[in-house]
Amino acid sequence: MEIAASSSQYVILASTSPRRRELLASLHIPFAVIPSEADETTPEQWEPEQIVMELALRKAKAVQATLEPAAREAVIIGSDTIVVLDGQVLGKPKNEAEAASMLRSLQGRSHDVYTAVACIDVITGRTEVEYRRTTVTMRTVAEDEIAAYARTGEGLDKAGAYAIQGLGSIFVTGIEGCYFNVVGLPLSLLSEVLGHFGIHVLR
Ligand SMILES: Cc1cn([C@H]2C[C@H](O)[C@@H](COP(=O)(O)OP(=O)(O)OP(=O)(O)O)O2)c(=O)[nH]c1=O
Repeated sequence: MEIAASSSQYVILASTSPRRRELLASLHIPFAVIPSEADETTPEQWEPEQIVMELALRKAKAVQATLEPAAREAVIIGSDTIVVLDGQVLGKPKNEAEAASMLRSLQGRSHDVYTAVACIDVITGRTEVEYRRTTVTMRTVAEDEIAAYARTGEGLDKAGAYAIQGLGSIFVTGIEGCYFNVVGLPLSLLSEVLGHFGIHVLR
């Protein structure tokens, strides 16, 4: 497709997530991926939006710190996703049993998914962090389905132990908000923020 970003700026995705890579690729902006190693612990009392914004920023900053001082003009994107149920943050499950327990708590009701995107302009130091919240509703899921889904391993590297874009879709009866926010990169928000950095997807 003949769509390219008009800016000459170089975009770096600070992520290990194959989903984020695929989602960003769908914008047809040339970009590189540099996996980010950032400490993901935050104080207990933090609000969900504070957590995702801080972690998205940490991921972008961690990659910024690895770049040569003379790195060419680049905008670094960091992102973080969490699932929140009754004020409790569900990250990625450590194992199959924890995945099953998360699913058990999510089924038959609604929860919120928060994703933040952070952008840093390496040359100017300009930084912007925004987040979106999406409400996801799941149908009642029977115990044998929970066990079978947990066994697939699909949810193991996903916040909340499910993938809306995969087999986990069969549990989801509705969403309110951005779908891509749930998968890990809210594309409408990202394109808006990138625009503030002079990177325009369609212009
Ligand atoms: C709820 C949900 C989450 N997820 C994923 C998105 C994120 O990749 C992951 C949440 O973990 P994150 O810690 O946000 O990201 P990550 O460790 O996968 O990647 P990064 O290197 O960028 O830190 O859960 C889905 O893919 N589908 C879903 O339905």
